[in-house]
Amino acid sequence: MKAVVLGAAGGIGQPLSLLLKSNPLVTELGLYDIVNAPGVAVDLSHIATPAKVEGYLPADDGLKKVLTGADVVVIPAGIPRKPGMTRDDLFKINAGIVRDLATGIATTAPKAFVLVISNPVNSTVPIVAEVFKKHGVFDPKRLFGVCTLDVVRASTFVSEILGDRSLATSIKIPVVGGHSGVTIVPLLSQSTHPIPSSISSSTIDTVINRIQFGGDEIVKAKDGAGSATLSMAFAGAEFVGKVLRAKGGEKGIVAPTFVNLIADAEGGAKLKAELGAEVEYFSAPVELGVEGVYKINGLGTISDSEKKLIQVAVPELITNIEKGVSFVGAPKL
Ligand SMILES: NC(=O)c1ccc[n+]([C@@H]2O[C@H](COP(=O)([O-])OP(=O)(O)OC[C@H]3O[C@@H](n4cnc5c(N)ncnc54)[C@H](O)[C@@H]3O)[C@@H](O)[C@H]2O)c1
Ligand SMILES: O=C(O)C[C@H](O)C(=O)O
Repeated sequence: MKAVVLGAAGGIGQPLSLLLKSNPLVTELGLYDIVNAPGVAVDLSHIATPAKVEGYLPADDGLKKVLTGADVVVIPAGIPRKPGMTRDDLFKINAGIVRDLATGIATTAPKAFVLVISNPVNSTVPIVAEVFKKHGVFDPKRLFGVCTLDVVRASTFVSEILGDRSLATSIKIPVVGGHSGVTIVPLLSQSTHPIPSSISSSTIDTVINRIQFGGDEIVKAKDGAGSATLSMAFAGAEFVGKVLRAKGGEKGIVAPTFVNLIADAEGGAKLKAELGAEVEYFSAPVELGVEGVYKINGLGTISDSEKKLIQVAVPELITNIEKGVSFVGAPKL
């Protein structure tokens, strides 16, 4: 399968491309960036794995060349946060970058699965959808916002409060909603390793807040030099790997991801009923299949405090989604 990374020379793009070069399901890896992509590609091409690697710049139709034959396109192109910024502050610049890249995908690789990492994800995913609608090629089953880092953080931070870091690789906690601040809703009540009652509610509140605002920790620590890159590459490679396995026919793979709820009309309608809101996109546990989204799972049983977190998340999510939709200004489907 051909995987393409748009923004491949960046902080996320390089380690993500490295991890994809190591994925045996990737037979071809296409790298694209406005700088340095050919150099990164030659570097990766020396790694002794079968994937053929090519890198392109915008000149000489580079975007068209890299996208030709793409099965999966991952987009980490765009600027990252600096201290004091919200993800929404990135909209001004990243919205246009994502719109233009989406236009390239819509015209050259309209059947590819598109995985959006560029922030603000709650708005950039709707931007891709609206561009695809304008070109008459929108299939909601093939569009994903990558929220895997929130899930990775939940496993890490909860294993820490459980006092057993070895759990980090096995513990699974669904994280739903969106990908920014209060729209990130971890469902600790559904942890595969139940949280013992000996853990205080203030410790639980602190860990929920840490999962919601984990990105800020890295932005602050990097002190102006960007945001999560290595942990994001790890998370992104994990999600791409799941998508590729499902595309290859493996069944039963579930991952939380930010999708348009019409991707599974029945599951999406049930989820909206659970949310009690007309929200067009939501990050929910999604069963992946050969066509992309196979089934959108509902929230399941959640605690009263989690219901409150959802109530706070939904209005902000709706505002973020609307901002992305109106940026492109396409007519509704
Ligand atoms: N979804 C998530 O969980 C998550 C996590 C971390 C970061 N992010 C986001 O990912 C994005 C990238 O972060 P980063 O740290 O890699 O930034 P970065 O600045 O290190 O890299 C971004 C890359 O995009 C390239 N680029 C810019 N415009 C482009 C265009 N038009 N076409 C192709 N490439 C282009 C740049 O040249 C650069 O190499 C940011 O928006 C960041 O907020 C999302
Ligand atoms: O925090 C950021 O801006 C980057 C990313 O969305 C993250 O969650 O780390």
